Formats: sequence, structure tokens, C-alpha cells
Amino acid sequence: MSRIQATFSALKAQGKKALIPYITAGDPHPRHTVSLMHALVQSGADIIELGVPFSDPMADGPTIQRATERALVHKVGLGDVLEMVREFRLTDDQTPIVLMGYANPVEAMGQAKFAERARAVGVDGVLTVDYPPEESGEFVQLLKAQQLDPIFLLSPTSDTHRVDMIVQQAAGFVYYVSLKGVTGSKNLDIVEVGTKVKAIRTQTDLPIGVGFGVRDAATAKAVAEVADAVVIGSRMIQEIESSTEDNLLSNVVSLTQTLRAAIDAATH
Ligand SMILES: O=P(O)(O)OC[C@@H](O)[C@@H](O)c1c[nH]c2ccccc12
Repeated sequence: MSRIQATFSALKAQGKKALIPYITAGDPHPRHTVSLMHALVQSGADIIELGVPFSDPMADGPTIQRATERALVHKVGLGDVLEMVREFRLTDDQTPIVLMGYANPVEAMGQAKFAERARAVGVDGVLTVDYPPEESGEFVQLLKAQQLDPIFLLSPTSDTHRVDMIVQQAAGFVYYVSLKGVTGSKNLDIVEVGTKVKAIRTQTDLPIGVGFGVRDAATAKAVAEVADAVVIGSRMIQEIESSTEDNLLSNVVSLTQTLRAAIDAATH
């Protein structure tokens, strides 16, 4: 059983939903990333989505773009991110890590080499935003051969045919993007999300995570009432960028604890 699968089934047994915070590797400085990851786990994260900085992050809004720029100042690349995962794994062998990134760095490393190295350092899932699912057959096979879960995005405009094509290839969980637009957008429509998640459930048994536009405890709770996992990115990054070196970890811990409590208070 993969770490991601194990995490979702343990949560299900406890009647709980997953909290998946997103951070960009290398933000605010590469020396903080592994400590931030451990702090997220200690304060209630179930899975960590770790972003690989890339110079042209077309799915990201201004907040995550700024995180990317801070990381790129220190030239954090895919190889460095893999080393951060290796370091994290020295003291955490349980928490799943999903690498989120763009195709370009993966292509530069080579898909097969990337899959091998990701597996070797302890990555669990891979979300590559700009590999269209209809053309990712080979990459999906390479990932699965290394027991890595391919994570795919479903959107409000995905019709049943497309959802079906995607869930056939996906493993671990599927990621429903709550709205059309970039990360850090504001208006998640919880009724629409609920309807769509219900429809997706008729097509797959995979857990369904929801992200884009979750920026407060009330929304996190509402999403946890309809989905299996709540992904929170830009709000995390805002906490990071408004912190000083001294209060960085404690601020991230208290935000994560607040979100954890809200998700645990969801009724479903
Ligand atoms: O920032 P938001 O609105 O909380 O959304 C999550 C998101 O940041 C994270 O999952 C993510 C960061 N970059 C992405 C690119 C594509 C899809 C998802 C992502």
C-alpha cells in the first residue's frame, strides 16, 4: 500500500478528512524548507504538497509566483528539492509527499531518471501541471513502475468522459480544482464544489482532494464536509511571507492548527 493510500485509509477509519498544505520548496530560503515540512506535520498536516520552483509557473497566481521568485533567488531546482525530501525522510517515514511542478524541469532531468530519483528519496505522488493527461501515458507508466502515484487535476469544466480518462490513470487521490483560474483566487463556490465532487465520486473510488481558493477556517471546514482532503496553498505562502525568521515556524504552526481544528469540526 502506498503512503498516500495508507494515510487516506487511516483517516477514513477515524472519520477524518485530510489537510494538505502546499509550500514552495526554497521559500523563504532553502534552509527553512525541511523545518517547515516537519512543523506542518507536527501541527496537523496529513500530506505535504511541495512545489518545485519554476520560472514560468502559468497555473500560479501572484502569491505563489512570489514564493517561486524567492526560491529562485537561491537557484533551487528539481535536484535540490529531491535532496530536501531525502532530508525530511531521515526523521519522517510516514507523511506522504506530493511533488507539484511543471514539465520543464522533469524533461530536463529526463522522465525516467526523475521517477527513479523521486522514488529513491521518498516522494509519494507527482503532480505535473502541464502534462496533459491524454499525453501522459508513458510518464504515468514510469511513475507507477516506481510506485509513485500520479496526481491529476480535475476542473469544473471536465466532463464525464474526461473525468473517466483521468481517473483511469490516477492513483493516490484526484485533485479537484474548485474554480477556473490560477492559484490564490478568492471565490470558491461551495455548493458547486459539493455537486461536482458528488458527481466525480460516481466515477471513482479514489479519494478526492479539493484546492484553489481555500483561505480561511470556515471554507476549509465547508470543503471537508464534501471532499476527502483540503488543499491550502496561497494562504500558507502568505503566512510565510508575512513572518520573520524568528516567528516563521510558530506562525505556520498556528495557522495549520487552526485549519486542522476547522477540518476536524466538519460534519459529514
Ligand atoms: O493557492 P490555493 O488557492 O490555496 O490553491 C492550492 C494550490 O496553491 C496548490 O495546490 C498549487 C500550487 N501550485 C499549483 C499549480 C497547479 C495546481 C495546484 C497548485
